[in-house]
Amino acid sequence: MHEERQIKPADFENILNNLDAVVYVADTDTHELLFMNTYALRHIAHADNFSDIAHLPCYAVLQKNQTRPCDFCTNAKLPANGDVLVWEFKNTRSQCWYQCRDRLIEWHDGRLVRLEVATDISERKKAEEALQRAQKELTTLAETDSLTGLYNRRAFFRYVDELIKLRVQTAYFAIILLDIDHFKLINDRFGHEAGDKLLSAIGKALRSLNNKNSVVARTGGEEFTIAVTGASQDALVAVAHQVQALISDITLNYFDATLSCTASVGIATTNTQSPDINQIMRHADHALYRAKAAGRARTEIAT
Ligand SMILES: Nc1nc2c(ncn2[C@@H]2O[C@H](COP(=O)(O)OP(=O)(O)OP(=O)(O)O)[C@@H](O)[C@H]2O)c(=O)[nH]1
Repeated sequence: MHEERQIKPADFENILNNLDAVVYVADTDTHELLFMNTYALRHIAHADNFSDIAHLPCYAVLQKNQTRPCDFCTNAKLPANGDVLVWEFKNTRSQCWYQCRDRLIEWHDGRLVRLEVATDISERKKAEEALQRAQKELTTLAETDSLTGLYNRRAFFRYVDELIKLRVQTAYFAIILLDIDHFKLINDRFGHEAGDKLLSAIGKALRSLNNKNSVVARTGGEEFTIAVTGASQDALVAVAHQVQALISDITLNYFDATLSCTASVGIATTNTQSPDINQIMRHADHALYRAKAAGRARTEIAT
């Protein structure tokens, strides 16, 4: 080969310095930096020349306030046969996401080093995160009743399963069914919009019951269902009474009128390990029916 056509180490360095990617080499034992290309120096190390940072440990130069090897250091995971380890990571100094390709190589002086080539994937990550956010928003929309802000019927059955699975083994479980009394009269007297405003206020009041031990949903026009777990049957019956009081405490000004309502409540409880949700719903429904038949504005407990 003619001398002018031979590729010298400096040519490689030149090529690496012109890449739009992070390239660096660090000793796997001491973490000492042995090479860093211009892109990495500018974008992460904020140094003009490699000589400014040469021999410093990679973690001190590449990461923010890092005084010891990083928890996510790949040295111990690098395949001994020189295969590439591909991973993704958000750099703590540049705040950019990188796809890193790390491999173990033998340096010219015989020591083992990590060669990392990393490309900025922040745009892709941003798009992925936006997509995840949009999907979450869509799920929320699909699971939420827009008038009351409560879960809809479909979401109720989805989350009630989780509530049953996650409850403490000895806990009681209850279904509380709540139906607004004579709601048709409110619509007839004040109009559908007034009825909507009252339903919305009921939703707001019931949202206050939402916690890790309960699932609250609008499961029908003027029917609401609360699934709840608790330490005892008495505690759950107390929740049913609380629910009824929450509804009768609502007063809403609508033009010259003051809107209010009462609710009939049916509750069914169990302490079996794998309750049959449909059966408990049926029992609660029967109890609700009895509450309506007995004059409304009351709570009945399934026997
Ligand atoms: N404004 C409004 N009304 C609704 C909505 N969904 C259901 N309704 C009304 O709720 C009323 C339910 O009437 P009924 O099933 O006869 O029950 P009720 O009048 O509450 O009487 P009882 O349940 O027997 O105490 C109907 O007039 C429905 O139109 C809604 O989203 N908005």
